[in-house]
Amino acid sequence: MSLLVVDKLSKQYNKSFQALDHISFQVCEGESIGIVGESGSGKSTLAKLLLGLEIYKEGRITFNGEEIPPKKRSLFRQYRKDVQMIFQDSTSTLNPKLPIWKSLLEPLNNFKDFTPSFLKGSFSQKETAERLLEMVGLDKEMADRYPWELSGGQKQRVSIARALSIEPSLLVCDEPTASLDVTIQVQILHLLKDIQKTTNMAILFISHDIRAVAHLCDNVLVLKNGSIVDQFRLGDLYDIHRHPYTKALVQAATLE
Ligand SMILES: Nc1ncnc2c1ncn2[C@@H]1O[C@H](COP(=O)(O)OP(=O)(O)OP(=O)(O)O)[C@@H](O)[C@H]1O
Repeated sequence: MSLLVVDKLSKQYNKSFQALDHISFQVCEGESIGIVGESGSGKSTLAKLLLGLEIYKEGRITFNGEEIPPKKRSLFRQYRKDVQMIFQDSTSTLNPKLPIWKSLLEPLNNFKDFTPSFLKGSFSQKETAERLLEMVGLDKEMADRYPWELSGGQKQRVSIARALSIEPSLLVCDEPTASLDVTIQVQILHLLKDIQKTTNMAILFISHDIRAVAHLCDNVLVLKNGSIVDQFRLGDLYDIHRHPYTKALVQAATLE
C-alpha cells in the first residue's frame, strides 16, 4: 500500500528559480527508496517540503491519503509521529545540555499515549533509553554521556534510535552518512538495512552518493536540476538503458 505519494510537485524560489519541477513518486509500506542527485539538484528542498518546513503551490503530497502538510492539528501531530527524519548533522538534533538518555526520550515523551512494541512490560525512563541505545548497537553506558562526548557515528546512531523510538512508518534520511568516515558510513547503512528488515518501516534515503543509495535501497530515483531524470530498481543500475546522467554518477563513484 502507498504511504507517501508525491504528485507533480514543483517548488519555485524567488518567483522564477525552479528548484523542483513536477516530480512524482510513491513510497510503499516497508519499501526503501533512494533519491540521488548532485549538489543543488533539489534534494533538501524535497525533504523540507515533506516535513512542512517549506510550502509548495504546485502539485500534491499525500501521506496515508491525507494532504501534507495536514491542516488539522491532530493530523499534523500524527504525521509528526509517523514520519521521522535523520539529518546529516546529528549534533543539531541533540540538546548539548542534556545527557543522551534524556534527548533519546524526547519523542516518546511527546507521544505519551503511545507504547512502542519494544516496550511491552514496565521500564523506567532510563531503562527505555538504554534499550534504545542497544537497539542501534551502542553500549548502554553511553546513556549518561553528553553529545560532545560522542563521535559523529555514535551521535548518528543516537539520532536513529531517537527516530525509531516511536516506530514511524516512514524514515526520511537526508544525507545521514555524508559527514562520516567511509567505514562508519558502511556501518550506519548496515544498521539502517537491518532495522528495515526487522520492522515494516519504509525508508526514503536522500543522498548525493549513489554507492550509499545502492547499499540500502530497492528503488532509485535520480534527481537533476529539480527533475527526476531516471527511475529504476537497484538490480537495473548497470543496465545499458540508464540515463546518461545516472551512468555519469556511477562512473564518478567508481573513480573515487
Ligand atoms: N531558500 C532558498 N531560496 C532560494 N534558493 C534556494 C533556497 N533553498 C534552496 N535554493 C536553491 O534551490 C536549489 C536546490 O537546493 P537544495 O538545497 O534543495 O539542493 P541539494 O540537492 O539538497 O544540494 P546539497 O546536496 O548541496 O545540499 C539550489 O540551486 C539552491 O541554491
